[in-house]
Amino acid sequence: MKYFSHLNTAVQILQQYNGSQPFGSFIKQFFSQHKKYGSKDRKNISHLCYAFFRLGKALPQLPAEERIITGLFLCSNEPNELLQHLQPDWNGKAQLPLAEKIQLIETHHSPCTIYDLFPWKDEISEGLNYESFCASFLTQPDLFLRLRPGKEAVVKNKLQQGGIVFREIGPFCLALPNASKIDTIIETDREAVVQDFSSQRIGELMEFIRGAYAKAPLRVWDACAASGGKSILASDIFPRIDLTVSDVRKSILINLEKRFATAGIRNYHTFVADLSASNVIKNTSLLRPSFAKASEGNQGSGGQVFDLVITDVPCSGSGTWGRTPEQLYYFEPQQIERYSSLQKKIVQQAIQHIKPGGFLLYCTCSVFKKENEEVVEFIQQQQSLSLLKTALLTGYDQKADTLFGAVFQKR
Ligand SMILES: C[S@@+](CC[C@H](N)C(=O)[O-])C[C@H]1O[C@@H](n2cnc3c(N)ncnc32)[C@H](O)[C@@H]1O
Repeated sequence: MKYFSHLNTAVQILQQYNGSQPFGSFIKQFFSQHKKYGSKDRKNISHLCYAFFRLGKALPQLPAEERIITGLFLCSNEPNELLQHLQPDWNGKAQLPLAEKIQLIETHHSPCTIYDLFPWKDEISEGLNYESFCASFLTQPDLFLRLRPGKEAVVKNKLQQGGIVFREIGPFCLALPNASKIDTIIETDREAVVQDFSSQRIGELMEFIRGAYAKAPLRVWDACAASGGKSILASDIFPRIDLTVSDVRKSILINLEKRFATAGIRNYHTFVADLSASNVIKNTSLLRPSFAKASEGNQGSGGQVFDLVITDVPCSGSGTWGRTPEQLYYFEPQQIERYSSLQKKIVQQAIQHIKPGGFLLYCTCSVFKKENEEVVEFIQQQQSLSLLKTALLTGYDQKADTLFGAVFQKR
């Protein structure tokens, strides 16, 4: 009985939600206003809502209850209590291969393929395995930690002693079950950073730049820094880095400053700028007051002061929708073009401030070629930049996100 009441509550929540905020915050608010739900109830209701979103664009015609149960079946790799009560004849079949489960759904409902979840095959970047990517929406990604230099052993010890299970993905990367509570066990940002596996792999492109530059880049500008994930990574890779960070949102930079303090990063400068507006950086002192003096004698340099500019641009986030499947559910493909055009404006501004011989690291967490290859082509057309490397960092084999990165050098 209580399982059907969970199902009804999930439907009620889904009816109230319109996609305008992260579903995680919305459902948290719902439960704080409805105190009667215990922790098991909250877990089940939340799981049912996410099962609904994980079906993405598939089976839109189904009533919410049926869509939830269908999603629950596809997301379940083994029999479980919820499925047992809501659709007992499917529970014993939870372990069947995905293709067989989909056939079962077809006989029950209407034609359906795994590709219906994410129906934009023609829009995806070269090298993405479309089938694996579609199937990955049915699994919640893991939580990944990037171990900071010198802290590898201490973090692993603390996790072991705290009874937290983890997989070692590499010398600096651990994967943990998504719900792991690590805040009281390790010092996040000081000892380890919560950062997706593929996002950590952007570090490989930074290592490549370090190799290509003979000496490590010193002056680095993280032009879409958010709360500083890529900046902390760069600080761990480039010794003696002189960091400038900016974002269009002041509030996120306050967050960054707190993280930098914990991470032990002190030598940096922040500013707020909308890089989609033209000529927003009118003088070099905005980029870093100490640079203005240094570039005065450098006639015609036009603020070309950085060895490396990182543009981790705003994007559809399609490579991370396994974590936020509500975004897949509500996504309208017209948004891709809007992101692509914003990305071009941002890089166009940013590249003006790279020194000759310096680098641009362009990244997205998108799988759409309009945000990846098309922007790379646009950057190449900017005359002064040569493409050195691109990488599609797929995460579906590791329960991780998918990111794209490209490295350019200014002539
Ligand atoms: C993908 S996030 C960056 C993530 C970050 N680099 C990290 O590793 O955690 C993109 C950031 O770009 C910022 N942004 C969006 N539009 C912008 C604009 N017009 N100018 C500058 N930054 C912008 C957003 O506020 C967001 O924080």
